Amino acid sequence: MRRILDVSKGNKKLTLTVYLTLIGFVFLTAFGFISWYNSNIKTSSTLFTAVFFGVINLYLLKTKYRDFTRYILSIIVALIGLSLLAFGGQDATGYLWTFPLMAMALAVLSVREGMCFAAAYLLGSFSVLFLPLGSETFVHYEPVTATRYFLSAFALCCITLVLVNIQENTNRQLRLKTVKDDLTGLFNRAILDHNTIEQINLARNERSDYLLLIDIDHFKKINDNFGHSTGDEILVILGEILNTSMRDSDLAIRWGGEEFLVILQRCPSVHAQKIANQIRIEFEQNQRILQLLQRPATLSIGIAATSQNLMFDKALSLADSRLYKAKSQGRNRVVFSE
Ligand SMILES: Nc1nc2c(ncn2[C@@H]2O[C@H](COP(=O)(O)OP(=O)(O)OP(=O)(O)O)[C@@H](O)[C@H]2O)c(=O)[nH]1
Repeated sequence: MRRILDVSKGNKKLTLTVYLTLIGFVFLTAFGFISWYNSNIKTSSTLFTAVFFGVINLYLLKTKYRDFTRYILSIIVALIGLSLLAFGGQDATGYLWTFPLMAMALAVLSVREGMCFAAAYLLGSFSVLFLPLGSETFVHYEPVTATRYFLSAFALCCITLVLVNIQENTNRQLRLKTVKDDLTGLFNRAILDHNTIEQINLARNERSDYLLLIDIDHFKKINDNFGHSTGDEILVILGEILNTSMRDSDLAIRWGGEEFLVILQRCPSVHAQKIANQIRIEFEQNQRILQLLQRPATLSIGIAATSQNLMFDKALSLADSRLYKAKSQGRNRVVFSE
């Protein structure tokens, strides 16, 4: 389930990568020319090299390696930062630019990746600041200045990582809100976005995912006879039953109205039928429903599986026709064949 919710995360980071790379190009090219004009060849060649790799990075965005581009971007940024720190940049003020560069790299990474990046960058900057590198080529920092720089860089990493963590949690909460059904607490149709269906379709060569399309029988009558709020309560109870019947890898979705879709991953056919019947019987024998209606409520269920020959959409319409068959055969039953 966690995997499904994380699907969109990479794409957002990708868009951010494009914008940051473009903005970075403009700045780096301008500073590269300024440094060149001032005969600061070390800085200008560092900046032009960074632009060169940035262009390659943008090209990679269009290829299957696009997920790696934010790593490449952060490595480029770290190298520019360390180079500015070591060579001093323009008038030995290059270290000032390392702060926005670090924040930029941390913003395109996840918290865990950012922690690795921060550790590597701080280690690199510690070497540049405190180890005796040839003073001819490299800037010499007084111990007090070096310590101040190091501590402020450390503080910046911590603050940015906290902000990235807050942003990740907020995004996750927002995404959860858009894919959850308010009444039952199950997922709604939005959880089955293009990516998820593609994952199911790709996996169908190795495994079968069973689709259980579940519909409450004569639900309109329940609403008409006992009121809408009783109808709502029945939907909540069914949601609870589905939730308790699921394993972590399964997915229970309120498909709409009084119709539910359950996706059982890597499930043998006999087991899928057994689970469907368990759900049906549990619902029929539910004590809270018996108290509310003074009689049992029942379910009709149609089952179909994805397979090498059957994509998700086709399997779903097969489950739907089997559900229709269950209804026409008298309801309160599970149908899994023609
Ligand atoms: N209480 C409640 N009712 C809903 C909700 N969503 C849809 N319904 C009702 O569900 C009923 C579905 O009725 P039908 O599609 O005719 O199906 P049915 O009465 O269950 O009949 P069969 O499916 O043929 O057994 C409609 O009366 C809808 O108003 C909801 O969120 N809460």
